Amino acid sequence: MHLCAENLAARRGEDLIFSNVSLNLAGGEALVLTGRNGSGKSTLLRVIAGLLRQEKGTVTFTGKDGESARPAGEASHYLGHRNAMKSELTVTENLTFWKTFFGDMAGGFGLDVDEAADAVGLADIIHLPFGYLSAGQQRRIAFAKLLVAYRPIWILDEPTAALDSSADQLFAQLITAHQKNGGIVLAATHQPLGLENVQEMRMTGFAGVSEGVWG
Ligand SMILES: Nc1ncnc2c1ncn2[C@@H]1O[C@H](COP(=O)(O)OP(=O)(O)OP(=O)(O)O)[C@@H](O)[C@H]1O
Repeated sequence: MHLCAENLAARRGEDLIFSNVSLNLAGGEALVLTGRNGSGKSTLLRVIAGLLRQEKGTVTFTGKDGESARPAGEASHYLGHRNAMKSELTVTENLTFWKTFFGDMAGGFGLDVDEAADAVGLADIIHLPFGYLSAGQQRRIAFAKLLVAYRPIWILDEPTAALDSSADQLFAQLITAHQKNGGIVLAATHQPLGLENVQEMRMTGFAGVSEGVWG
């Protein structure tokens, strides 16, 4: 399996945020984007997830060899800054909604809602409305969303914001397990995630030229 981005450029408003970004990740590999605030990490992740249209370039995912390439967003889970859960619904109701909405892609199976909540250490509070949970607990449940439906690519924007150190470790373990199962991970972060088999791409923001803007 391959995630391939070629010569990507993206604009926000009037500004070109980056150009000529290419990357190639095979199953089991991870790429961490680093760089100062506003350097374009979230923009790149949103383009790869298919949530923002690129100015130039292509992003494709190929499953098995010989399979035709498809938009990478179709094969991705995206965990953004927001948790994408309804405060009034219980944790079970939220995760059940996402499990049904996403369904599993060919190649894997999501966990049951109870199992996913257990995997993030919160099996005992799934009856509570999501809005009652602490910020860190809410983030853990947002992460459980990745586990209830199978997608080979995980795109994570600051996944460990609002988390304590035990949750940091837990997330690192879940991400590593995803890689060991052949999954691909792309993450933007300001702090080390403690991942294995990781490449780093340092974003420097657009420097007013079309080439050589990556440090
Ligand atoms: N909707 C928008 N319209 C115009 N400009 C935007 C928009 N969203 C983001 N930007 C600008 O695009 C640039 C890149 O933002 P982006 O969120 O990708 O950076 P980032 O590296 O993820 O930052 P951070 O580390 O703060 O999360 C910033 O200068 C930001 O102000």
